Amino acid sequence: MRPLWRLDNAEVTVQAASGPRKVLQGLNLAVGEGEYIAVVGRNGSGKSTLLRVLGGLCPLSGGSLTADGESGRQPGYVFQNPDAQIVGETVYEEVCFGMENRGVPLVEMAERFRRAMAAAGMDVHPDTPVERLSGGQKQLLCIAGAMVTGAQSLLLDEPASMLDLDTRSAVLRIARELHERGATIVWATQSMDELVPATRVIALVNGGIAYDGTPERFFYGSAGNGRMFDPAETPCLSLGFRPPYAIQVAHRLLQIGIELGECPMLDGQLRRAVTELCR
Ligand SMILES: Nc1ncnc2c1ncn2[C@@H]1O[C@H](COP(=O)(O)OP(=O)(O)OP(=O)(O)O)[C@@H](O)[C@H]1O
Repeated sequence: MRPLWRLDNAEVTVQAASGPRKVLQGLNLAVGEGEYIAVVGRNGSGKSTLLRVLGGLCPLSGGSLTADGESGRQPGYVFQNPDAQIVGETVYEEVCFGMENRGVPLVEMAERFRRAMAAAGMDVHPDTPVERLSGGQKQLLCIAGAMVTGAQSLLLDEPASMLDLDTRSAVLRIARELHERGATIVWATQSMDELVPATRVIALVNGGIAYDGTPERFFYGSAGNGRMFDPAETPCLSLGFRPPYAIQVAHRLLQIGIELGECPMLDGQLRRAVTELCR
């Protein structure tokens, strides 16, 4: 897998009140083309800083970043706070801004705008002033704007934090579809549910990588290796995160010695596993 971004011993230092402080440190990371990475961590763990580094928006104070090709150097970006990135006055201007920069023809732009708004489930007139939208709608607008550019890599910084559950599911579905079509996704989040569709989870603690592996291993550790299962030994719990409810239930079943055929990640998978047990 060709790495789009490669960090070697990267660090970022900022000025805190008490003096210089490292907010990213000793980071060694290669992001391969076509990966779907969920970056998780508590407030202030360095998620936004990492995405800004990958997006070329934050210089390193140590180590190096290599960004490969157009996908590495010109990713689509969704900021954590939509107001920090909105430049258009109307919905149409905002969504089309990135396409204009990439020279997309006008007719195609209109068609891509229509499709992006439909995919994001946004039923607003193109001339609507952006300032009239709700926080969640602005977030969706930024997601739509990043996705329509045709960028083959997307850096999404807590893109669903203001969205209701249904809308969040719709955005996760869009990200999964883009990934299936070959896009590289880096999605920062604090929500455990949002790790499930990723192919790789990176957990940051105090600006360093505390876990790098599959979502399954993050939530289940080495379950099924013949030893008594202890949820506290999974990377998720040992790093202080609380897994989604379906996984908590599965943990309890494994803990009392009930073998599940698979490691359920979603409600439906848990339902299937329990139904199988009851047969
Ligand atoms: N330019 C800056 N000046 C001073 N401190 C900064 C700067 N940029 C980041 N920081 C600090 O770096 C730390 C990491 O911030 P960052 O925004 O990357 O964390 P995060 O994991 O995205 O947090 P959150 O989930 O709260 O958004 C924080 O303590 C933040 O205050």
